[in-house]
Amino acid sequence: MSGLSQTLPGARLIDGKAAAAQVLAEVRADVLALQAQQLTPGLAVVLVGEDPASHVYVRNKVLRANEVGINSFEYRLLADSSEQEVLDLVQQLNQEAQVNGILVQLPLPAHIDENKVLQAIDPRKDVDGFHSENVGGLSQGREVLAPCTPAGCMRLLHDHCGDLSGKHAVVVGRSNIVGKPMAALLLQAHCSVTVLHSRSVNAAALCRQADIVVAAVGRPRMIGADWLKPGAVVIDVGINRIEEDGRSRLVGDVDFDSAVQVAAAITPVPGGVGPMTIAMLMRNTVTATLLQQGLAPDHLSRHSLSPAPTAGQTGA
Ligand SMILES: NC(=O)C1=CN([C@@H]2O[C@H](COP(=O)(O)OP(=O)(O)OC[C@H]3O[C@@H](n4cnc5c(N)ncnc54)[C@H](OP(=O)(O)O)[C@@H]3O)[C@@H](O)[C@H]2O)C=CC1
Ligand SMILES: Nc1nc(=O)c2c([nH]1)NC[C@@H]1CN(c3ccc(C(=O)N[C@@H](CCC(=O)O)C(=O)O)cc3)C=[N+]21
Repeated sequence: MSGLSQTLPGARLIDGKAAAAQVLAEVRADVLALQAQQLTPGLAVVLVGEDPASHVYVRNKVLRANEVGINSFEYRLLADSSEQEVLDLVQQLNQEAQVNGILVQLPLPAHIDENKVLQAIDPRKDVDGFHSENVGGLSQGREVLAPCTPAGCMRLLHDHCGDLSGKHAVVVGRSNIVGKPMAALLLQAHCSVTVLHSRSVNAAALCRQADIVVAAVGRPRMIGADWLKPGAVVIDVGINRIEEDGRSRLVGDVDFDSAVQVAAAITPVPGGVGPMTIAMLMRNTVTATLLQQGLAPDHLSRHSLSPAPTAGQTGA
């Protein structure tokens, strides 16, 4: 079993790096099987502008792709590129047979309509799962490409808890890229789901009822021990760069040091959800390749189409 190891004072650490390594090993085996059929999956990553954090993510994605044998194609456009230039590139990539997955790094510069660009991507190449065809399919419980970050969180939860049926999950945040698809996947896995946001009243009290907490807010250490029921399983999606003691560091949306005292299990930042997001992107690229070839998604090892509430191993 992956992703769980070290014992902490209160909580078990859910090791996202180890879980990601396992997913990447599965993907590597799948890529080898496809290559034996003269198919090498290809992933195109489009980056518009010079945001330094985005550059780091894109570099990491390309590195991981190369490690598992996926061809990667990187497209860098200037920050002042027109919307039409981005749309034209997406069209070109839609037509390109060697490209099975297309990821347009978000956020886009303000003068470009994000929704228009995402809708231009061929849904079968939409490895982010952001096209309305895939968003709608996820909501209806159809098998579609699911967003990488929530899919990665689900994999960690399944590995750690096994069956999630009947558990009360609280998702803090309702963005299109994390909060909403996370809630949809948890519902698909038969959780009772509460979604909190900036207008929620008594958010901490609602969160204290949760068996599972997924934090995707973008506020450093907002969720402390006082937000958690003893024994809760905590997945921290937040990636916040802060200055502390004169140096720059990454922290999550969960106050790790206090949360670890009450939680049953918790993901660290870094080394939690982040590496899983990239691993699931590689898995989605393989799944997209299968879809385009008309091969069944269960043709290979564990596929990434949603819904994926596998019975799972029984956990803690
Ligand atoms: N690990 C990974 O792979 C990834 C990490 N991230 C990280 O996850 C975090 C969230 O990202 P993202 O979803 O894109 O962020 P957004 O800014 O798009 O969404 C934040 C959400 O948090 C809600 N919120 C804000 N303040 C509060 C509050 N005080 N109480 C409750 N809810 C609140 C907002 O509510 P409202 O809707 O009312 O405004 C909103 O729904 C960020 O730190 C980001 O860096 C993101 C993607 C991938
Ligand atoms: N179209 C699109 N799809 C995305 O999936 C997408 C995006 N746009 N825009 C930005 C967010 C953010 N995101 C992360 C991925 C990996 C880490 C990651 O690997 N983090 C490491 C640390 C990396 C570091 O040190 O900076 C970790 O948590 O251990 C973080 C954040 C994907 N996003």
